[in-house]
Amino acid sequence: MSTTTPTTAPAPEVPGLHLEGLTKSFRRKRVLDSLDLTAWPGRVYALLGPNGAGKSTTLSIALGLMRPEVGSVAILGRPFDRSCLAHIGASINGPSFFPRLSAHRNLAVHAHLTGTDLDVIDPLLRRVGLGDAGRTRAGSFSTGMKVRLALAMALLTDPEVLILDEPQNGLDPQGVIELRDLLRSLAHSGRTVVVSSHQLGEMARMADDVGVLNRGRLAYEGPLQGLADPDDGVGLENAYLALVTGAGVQR
Ligand SMILES: Nc1ncnc2c1ncn2[C@@H]1O[C@H](COP(=O)(O)OP(=O)(O)OP(=O)(O)O)[C@@H](O)[C@H]1O
Repeated sequence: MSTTTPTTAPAPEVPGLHLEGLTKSFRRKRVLDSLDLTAWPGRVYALLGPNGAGKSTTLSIALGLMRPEVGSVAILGRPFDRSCLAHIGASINGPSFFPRLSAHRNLAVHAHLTGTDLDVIDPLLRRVGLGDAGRTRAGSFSTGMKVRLALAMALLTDPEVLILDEPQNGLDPQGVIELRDLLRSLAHSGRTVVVSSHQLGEMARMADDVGVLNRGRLAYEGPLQGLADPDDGVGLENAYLALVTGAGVQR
C-alpha cells in the first residue's frame, strides 16, 4: 500500500458522519441506547469497545444496512438517503467478492455498478499493495490479500467518508503499517476515516479521535490526547480498561 502526496484540507464545518440518538435492540436486548457519534473530515476516528458492544451494528446503521428503532444518520451534513452512498466507501463484515474473478475483474464489476472509470483500477491495486496480483483469481488470495482487495473496493469511488470494520484483521505487520499510512494520508487529504478495532496499540498510533462504546453508548468521545498520552505505550490500554470496567479514567 502506498500513499499519495497529501494536501492540507480546510477546517471542516460539518461532520463527515454524525449519528444521533441511535437505539437498536435485537430480540429485546438493547445494544445501542441513544448513541451519539460524530466523526470529522480530516481525522481518523477509532471506534473501540468490547466484543458485542455494538461496533458493527453502529457501522451497519451508519451505512444504511440496518435500521435503528430511534435515531438519525447524517453524512457530510445531509440526512442519510441513497444519494449519500456515492460519498461513502466501506468494508464491513469481512472481505466479500467473486472468488472466480481476478482482483481486477472484481473491481471492474464494482466500477460498472458505481459508474467509476476503469482507469482507476490499476493505480488503486498498486496503492493497496496488489499491483502484481491484479490478474490473479481473488479466491486464491491469502487472508491479507483479501483484506487489501476489500480496501480497494472501499476506495474505488474515491469516497469522502470511509467506514472500515476491523480493517487490520488478517494483515501482517507490514500490511498494518501500510494501512496506517494509507488511512492517515486519506484523512490528511480531508477524508473522514472511521475504523472499528480491538488493536489499541495500533489505534493509539493511527487515530486522531476515539470513541469507546460500552453499554450502548460512548463512554468517551473526543481527541485521543483527551483519553491517553499517545506516546505512552499502554496509556490507551489503561484508559480503555478503566472505561469499559466502569472504573473511570484518572489522568
Ligand atoms: N443480526 C443480528 N441478530 C441478532 N443479534 C445481533 C445481530 N447483529 C448483532 N447482534 C447482537 O448485537 C450485539 C452487538 O453485536 P456487534 O456485532 O455490533 O458487536 P461488536 O462490538 O461489533 O462485536 P465484536 O467486537 O465481537 O465484533 C451482540 O450481542 C450481537 O450478538
